[in-house]
Amino acid sequence: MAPLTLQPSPIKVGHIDDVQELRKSKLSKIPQRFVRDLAERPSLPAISESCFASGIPVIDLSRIVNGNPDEFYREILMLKTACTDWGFFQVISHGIDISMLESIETAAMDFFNLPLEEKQKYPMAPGTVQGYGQAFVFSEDQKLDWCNMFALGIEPHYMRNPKLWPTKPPKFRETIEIYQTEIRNLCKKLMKYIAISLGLRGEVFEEMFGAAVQAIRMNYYPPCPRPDLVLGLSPHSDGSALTVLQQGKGSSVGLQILNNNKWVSVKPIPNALIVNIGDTIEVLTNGKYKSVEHRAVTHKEKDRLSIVTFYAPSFEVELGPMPQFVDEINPIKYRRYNHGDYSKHYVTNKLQGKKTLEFAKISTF
Ligand SMILES: COC(=O)C(/C=C/C1=C(C)CCCC1(C)C)=C/O[C@H]1C=C(C)C(=O)O1
Ligand SMILES: O=C(O)CCC(=O)C(=O)O
Ligand SMILES: [Fe+2]
Repeated sequence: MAPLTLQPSPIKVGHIDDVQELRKSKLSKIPQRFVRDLAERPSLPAISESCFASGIPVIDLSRIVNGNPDEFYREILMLKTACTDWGFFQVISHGIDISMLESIETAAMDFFNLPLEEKQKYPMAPGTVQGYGQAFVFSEDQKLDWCNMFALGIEPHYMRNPKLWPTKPPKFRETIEIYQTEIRNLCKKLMKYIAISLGLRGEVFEEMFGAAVQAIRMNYYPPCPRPDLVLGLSPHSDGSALTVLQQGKGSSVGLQILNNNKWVSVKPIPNALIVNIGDTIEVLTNGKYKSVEHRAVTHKEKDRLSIVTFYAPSFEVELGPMPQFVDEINPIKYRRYNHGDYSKHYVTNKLQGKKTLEFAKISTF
């Protein structure tokens, strides 16, 4: 099947300020394009410590991989609860060396700290999602996120655009390669245990996904003088099957998830990885495990880095709810579609909560 090609389009996105440069300029007023409408603004109490989602489950992967049968089943049950009630969990003892987490963090920060002219050698063209810039901006009046992004397609190799792989910092490419191999193995393990938690064969997703798609996105959120007016990243669900997020050490609080209609902050656990269910799993399980809307908020004094890996089926895979999850009590909620078509739809629309998944929803009217 032909690769997902995104032609640079003639869409007009207007001037997009680089937020690190804005920060350096010590501006007294936030440019209007970053100021959210009232309904979208994060209320300051939502950023306070009292609103931490202390309830986000923590999964100890070593108990599943190396534990005795008791530990295995208890942890799988926790995983099931995490996926059913939260769509998010933190993984500890994930098997990835702390030195690896530190290397990718250093590489990412060394990149974001390069002069703007250097970073702009790898521009994210309007309407595309790879390179340095702001993704998901499609019009001149669209509000902007208080975030600089750098994203690359990793697997399969045909998604790679060599012109967008930075030559500086010196070990950047190599570090991404090694890190992404480790995260891919982790994703495979997690998909296996998620399948088991659903009562399915462990290999079912791996067999279904083919040569799985993998992409990395680094998000850098500088401090913002008015965190009450802006968003670091607009609310969205991930179009992947699974997403693995690493937060920079000492990063401020920033990730918030929508739980029972309230935005709750995810409290970082040092060296843990945050995992969330994406739209693909929601469709395959007919909504039993849901992709959860999330966003990022900013901090007045502290910056924040997140390194995000998206893991998804190959673009030629046809998806739809698995028969095991459809019956009289759980009627079918999504139509069958091609994941490549969903990807095109996803990357050509702005981030807007769970709206993107309407692509696959079967209307009940
Ligand atoms: C917020 O979600 C994303 O930014 C995102 C983007 C992924 C991609 C790249 C950064 C470059 C290569 C293309 C690709 C779309 C994979 C999420 O990834 C999800 C969304 C879909 C759809 C998917 O397959 O992965
Ligand atoms: O930075 C974060 O915590 C959120 C990042 C995210 O949701 C994404 O990149 O899809
Ligand atoms: Fe996300």
